[in-house]
Amino acid sequence: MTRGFKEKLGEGGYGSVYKGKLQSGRDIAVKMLSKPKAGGQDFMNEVATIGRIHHVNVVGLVGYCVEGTKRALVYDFMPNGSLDKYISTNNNSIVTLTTARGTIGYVAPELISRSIGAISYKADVCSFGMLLMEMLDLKRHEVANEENSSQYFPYYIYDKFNKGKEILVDEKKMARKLSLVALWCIQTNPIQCPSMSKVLEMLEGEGEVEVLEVPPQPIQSQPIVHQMMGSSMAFSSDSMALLENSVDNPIEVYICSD
Ligand SMILES: Nc1ncnc2c1ncn2[C@@H]1O[C@H](COP(=O)(O)OP(=O)(O)OP(=O)(O)O)[C@@H](O)[C@H]1O
Repeated sequence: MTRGFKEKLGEGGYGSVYKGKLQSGRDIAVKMLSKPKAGGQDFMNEVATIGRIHHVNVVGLVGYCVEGTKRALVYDFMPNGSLDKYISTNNNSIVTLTTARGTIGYVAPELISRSIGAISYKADVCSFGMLLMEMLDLKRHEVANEENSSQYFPYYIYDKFNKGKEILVDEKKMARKLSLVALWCIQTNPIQCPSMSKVLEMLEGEGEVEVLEVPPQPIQSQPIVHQMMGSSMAFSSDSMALLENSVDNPIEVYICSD
């Protein structure tokens, strides 16, 4: 499928991604999980969740693969690659946590420390806020070196915002609005973080930037790895299984061998 993992597309918090092709000729991206957990429960939960999402803006999960200890997710191949290629010069802040995975700074704080709050849809609002920051080209200064990359990005941004540096000196109305909205999205406390519809309202609103409330300073906390919430789906064996999607597309299962 990947011709011996010949073409590496990139690497994220989950592991490496390789280009592949199905027998039908369809191009795919195979994400090999770097540290799959024994039982495979988390993996199957992820497959069940991602497989249910069908949206024009979300890359489709074509199938998954389980063989021995190997776990892989098979996605549609996106020929234009990752958005970060266009909006950032850096991708060195990848971190794999014991349970939650992702790129630090992009994953919501509650995914890192459960003491902050329950994991909810607000975690995606946080990631959206980080994307807005990237679009404002603010992140590249922050992740310039290994030491900085471990610092929680929102604190840095808020500091700059508060001191009126960089963000506020930008005279462009839209840039200022994006900055404010982004700072609301990345609020450490998920309760203070707006819903996505509120985010849209703020972005699309005709009003002046000044009418938007300035977000409170995020609460500083040390990233602590906690256990993820209980799994809702049991995975009993390593054997192949066809997982029926709740919509009409079945998720297919592939053999991990290349
Ligand atoms: N479906 C795809 N089609 C083409 N390239 C892909 C695809 N999925 C991933 N890639 C490439 O692999 C890289 C790593 O992707 P991956 O989804 O593992 O991590 P990420 O989204 O960058 O970070 P995170 O681990 O936080 O989700 C991407 O930056 C991209 O270059």
